[in-house]
Amino acid sequence: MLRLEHVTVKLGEFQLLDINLEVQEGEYFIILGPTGTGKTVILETIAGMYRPDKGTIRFKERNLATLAPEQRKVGFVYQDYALFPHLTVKENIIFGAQIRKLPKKIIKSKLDELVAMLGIGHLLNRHPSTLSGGEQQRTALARALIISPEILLLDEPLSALDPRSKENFQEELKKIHQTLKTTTLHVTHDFNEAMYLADKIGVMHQGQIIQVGTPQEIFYKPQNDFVASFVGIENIFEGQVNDDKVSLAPDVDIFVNTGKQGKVKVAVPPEDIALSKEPFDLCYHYQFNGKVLNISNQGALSKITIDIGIPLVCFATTRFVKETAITVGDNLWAGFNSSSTHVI
Ligand SMILES: Nc1ncnc2c1ncn2[C@@H]1O[C@H](COP(=O)(O)OP(=O)(O)OP(=O)(O)O)[C@@H](O)[C@H]1O
Repeated sequence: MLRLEHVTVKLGEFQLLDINLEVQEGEYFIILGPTGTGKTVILETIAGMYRPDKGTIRFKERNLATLAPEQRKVGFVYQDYALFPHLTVKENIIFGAQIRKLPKKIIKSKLDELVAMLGIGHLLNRHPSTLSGGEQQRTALARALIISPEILLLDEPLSALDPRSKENFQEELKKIHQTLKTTTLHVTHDFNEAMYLADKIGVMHQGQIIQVGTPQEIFYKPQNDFVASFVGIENIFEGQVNDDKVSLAPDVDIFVNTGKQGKVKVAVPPEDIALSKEPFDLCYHYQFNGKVLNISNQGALSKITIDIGIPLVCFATTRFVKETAITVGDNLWAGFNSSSTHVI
């Protein structure tokens, strides 16, 4: 297990504050957070570029702080790939293995394995400046993996790729992880990427980890407003609990049985809300009627806000919006189940 305990790192104005993390061996752990929140600094601290002012970092009960960066068996893929421009793809990939003086035979067999796995055999004699973003990415990943790292650190590995390449590479990352089972820490600001790849997610905000959980726990049980809005839950409404009921607007009562009292916030993911021009039969615990305030076409999906006494954001396929000719000012029914309401 990789275990960070109370890790604090001060860098000028910025500090990583009391980071506590446990990543199981073989786990794919994603650190999710907005830009400038300290995600890269966590990776760089694990890799040994910064020494914690406080706290410990252990892997398999070894204290990493006592080891020089090159002794840590950590593979790092940098956000900008950081390939050496004067070296060929092959030379880039084997660089770290040569520095570590791995036997030539092992370097050769590992190179062959990774080249086949990543489909980069045809690139080996090229220089980085002649490669596409995706090809540079594969080269950087092969360079990180050739030392058979015990921990793989990926800093926003998909952020420079176009949507199609991103999707392909995401699938490849998943397959590679399933094959090699390397303990992986991957940082991103993209929630969908985290949902697809992660066994566990740690959400970061202003130098701190504010929630750790499975993708489902993070999405369905956000512990505060920041996590809820970061994962795209736009419907967060405040109300007072009275007799296990929160009134969010006249005639908009949500039942809660969390034992919480006083003011609470109720989150309802837009993805979980069904829309209809007619009232639903008895298939939803809640259904509310309201006027359409806004429709925003976002490609295959459209975001529709309806006024049910509070502005409720919902998603529908753009095809549904066209086929039913929904326009602003129409009346719509919104339906959802109590399992989709979460009290913060
Ligand atoms: N060596 C350093 N000295 C001083 N401040 C630093 C140093 N390295 C990083 N920082 C600051 O630490 C903060 C966090 O940076 P970091 O790169 O970890 O953010 P991030 O969450 O990875 O964001 P991004 O997604 O934009 O890369 C930033 O404000 C950055 O300016």
